[in-house]
Amino acid sequence: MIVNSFKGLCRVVLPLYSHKSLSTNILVRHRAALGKHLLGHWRSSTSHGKLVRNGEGKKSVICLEGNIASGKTTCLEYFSKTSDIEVLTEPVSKWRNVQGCNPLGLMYQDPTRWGLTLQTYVQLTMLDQHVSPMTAPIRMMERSIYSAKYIFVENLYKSGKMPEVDFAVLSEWFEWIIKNISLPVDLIVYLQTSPQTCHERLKQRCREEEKVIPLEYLESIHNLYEDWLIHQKSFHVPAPVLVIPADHDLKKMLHQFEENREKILMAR
Ligand SMILES: Nc1ncnc2c1ncn2[C@@H]1O[C@H](COP(=O)(O)OP(=O)(O)O)[C@@H](O)[C@H]1O
Ligand SMILES: O=c1ccn([C@H]2C[C@H](O)[C@@H](COP(=O)(O)O)O2)c(=O)[nH]1
Repeated sequence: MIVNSFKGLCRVVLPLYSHKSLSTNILVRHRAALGKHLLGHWRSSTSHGKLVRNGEGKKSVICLEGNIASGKTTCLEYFSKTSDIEVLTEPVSKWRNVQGCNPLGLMYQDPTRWGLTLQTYVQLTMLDQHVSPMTAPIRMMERSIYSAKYIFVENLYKSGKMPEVDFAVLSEWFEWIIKNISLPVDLIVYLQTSPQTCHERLKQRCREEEKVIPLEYLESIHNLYEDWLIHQKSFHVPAPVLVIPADHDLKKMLHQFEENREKILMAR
């Protein structure tokens, strides 16, 4: 089921100099250089005066969304066997180890103190993935900078675990990014699960930091996802949404992935 046909528009960035991000170049605006410079992997789009990645128009970006332990990695593993697709898994290993520190673990231990720290790093690493040069015609990436903000930051804030000032700082950063940097998404694939299924799978996966996650946490994340992608009443949805029911056993899920292959890969 495709529940949204809105196509995300690229955003403007007018570059002067390139700033080295974790693995690629992003471009930062400067008045004196409006529209004059074309740097790195980027070019200025003629239609809206926007800067987009070279070849961006011919390629397609699919973001795979879903609750914690809904089966996203398993789905990506399945599609990674297809030629012409590059798969970007969430950089969880970075979130568990940045220069010897574990912001993911710290956040679960004390969300009020460490939520901003984790989500700042999530935002940076997700941005890095969005802007990294594509190595294949189709990119499938796990989650997005959008769900980091609309689901996880929102959840911390709404549950009273993120101070107002932390939320304001993160929000301004996020707004600046989406206003100034082109982050095209062609399709969102939403693995729709019940929180109970995720709780079972989470226990089975047994990631150390996540042992403290109660069912209620997964219920909150689920509700935010449903409001965003199904009811579309909370935040901007940057691309059409393909919903795949994902409570089924592995065999049935693989069958469903195959059934949806065309819809997913024709997302351009
Ligand atoms: N359809 C399924 N049925 C049962 N277990 C599953 C299914 N899909 C994934 N799993 C298992 O559930 C856990 C979480 O899956 P994973 O793909 O890592 O989820 P995510 O990447 O969304 O967090 C893993 O242990 C995985 O092997
Ligand atoms: O913005 C974010 C994104 C993810 N997380 C947490 C949620 C999970 O504990 C891990 C990601 O694991 P998945 O199994 O891929 O859901 O990271 C977060 O806190 N904030």
